[in-house]
This record gives sequence, C-alpha cells and structure tokens, in this order.
Amino acid sequence: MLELKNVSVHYGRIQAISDMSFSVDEGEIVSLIGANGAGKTTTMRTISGLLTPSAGSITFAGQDITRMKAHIRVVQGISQAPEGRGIFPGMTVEENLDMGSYGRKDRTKVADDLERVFDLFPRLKERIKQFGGTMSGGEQQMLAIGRALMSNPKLLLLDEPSMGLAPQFIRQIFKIVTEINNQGTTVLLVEQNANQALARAHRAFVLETGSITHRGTGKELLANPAVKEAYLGVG
Ligand SMILES: Nc1ncnc2c1ncn2[C@@H]1O[C@H](COP(=O)(O)OP(=O)(O)OP(=O)(O)O)[C@@H](O)[C@H]1O
Repeated sequence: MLELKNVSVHYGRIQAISDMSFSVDEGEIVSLIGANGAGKTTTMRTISGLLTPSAGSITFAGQDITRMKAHIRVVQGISQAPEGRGIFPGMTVEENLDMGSYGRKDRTKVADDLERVFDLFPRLKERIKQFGGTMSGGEQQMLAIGRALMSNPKLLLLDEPSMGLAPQFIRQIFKIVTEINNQGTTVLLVEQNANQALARAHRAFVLETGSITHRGTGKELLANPAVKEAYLGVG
C-alpha cells in the first residue's frame, strides 16, 4: 500500500532522515518507535505531504506521491492525526469532525463514517456541542483520531496518540487503534510508548537519528535484547 524508497529529508542543512526505506501492506498495523528527535514526526509529515523529501520516492496504492500536495493525498486515502492532536479548540466536537470530511461529496457515506466514529468513541457523541479546547487530553486525542477518520482513509497515520495521557486512556487508545484496524483501516503508528506500540503491531521499525536500525514483527522486536534494553526499560 505504502512504500518509501531511499527517502532523505532535510530542514535546511540539517538532515533529519537518511536513506530510509520501508513499506506498509494493506491491512497492517506498522509501528515506528524511537527516542525524542529520532525523526518519527518528520517521517509522518513526509508521508502526509507536509514535508518534501530531498531524495528518494514515496508510492501509495501504486501511485508516485513524492511531490503530491498534502490535501490531494487526503483525497487519495492518507489521513493523519498529528502529534499534539491539532484539534480546533474554538470549534465544537461536531465542527471539528465536520472539518475532517471537508470537501467530500458522498454525504451518505460521511454520515456512516460519523456513526463509525461515535461507535468507536461514544464520549464524542455525548459531548458533541462541547468546544474542543475544553475537553481533557484523552478526549482531544479521541477527537483528533475521529476527525482523521472522517476522510474515510485507507491509511491512518497516528503520531504519538498516547503522548501525555493518563494510563487508563493510553490502554483505551491502543485498544481502539486495533479496533480501527480490524474494521479494515491500515495504520502507521509512531510512538514512544514502545511496549504497547510493538504489542499491537504486525510489523515495526526502530528509528535512531534518522535511520532504521531494527526491523521485524512486533513480537520479534519485543524479544530483541537491544530493543529491550534501549526502549522497553528492561535489560
Ligand atoms: N522545523 C525544524 N527545523 C530544524 N530541525 C528540525 C525541525 N523539526 C525537527 N527538526 C530536527 O529533526 C530531527 C528529527 O525530529 P522529529 O521531530 O522528526 O523527531 P521525533 O522522533 O518525532 O521526536 P519527538 O518524539 O521529540 O517528536 C531532530 O534532530 C530535530 O531537532
């Protein structure tokens, strides 16, 4: 479904990603783990089209999207719930979700997608008229994921969905990620919470200073001694 080939990304002269290659198959949950500054967010923003690679190529569903504009990628089926959520604080839950379906003409299907979001996150339905900015961190994360689902993506990009959340919300968010995937949406997940991200992933990659250093199934990486020592808090 998605393939990055020899991708490099620069911020001016600073190289954030070096010669990165990986793929995501349809139906998978793929996790990208790594420390602060490893390049996880840069990778996500490059896939969603907010950054352009300085080298390499990205294909999605058989199409070269390396230089495609971000809003066209959304129409093609790539949607991102960004790091830090990025919801519209002065808009209600309903308006935030509406923004996620902006421009879609298939309004009957949009109504079905809204039902899907409310089934996944009943809390959003209860709070439909509440302003986004007054919701708790966990609720805002639900709203960010819900809004991303409102474009009916084939590939959902989740950038650190567990960041800053209380433990009960973290468990809930990861459970919902699996549920979204079971419903047929392919997921690329970026996380510092390596334990959960690997446990939920079909395949995973470890990113260190802009390069992939380990790859395997989620289970393999959970059992890998080097990954355990560096990311899972056990020797
Ligand atoms: N706008 C920017 N300008 C210059 N350098 C940047 C910019 N954004 C990120 N970087 C640098 O690029 C590298 C990768 O950053 P990135 O945010 O992708 O890492 P990350 O793995 O997502 O980290 P975090 O978990 O802290 O968000 C870092 O060295 C960072 O300092």
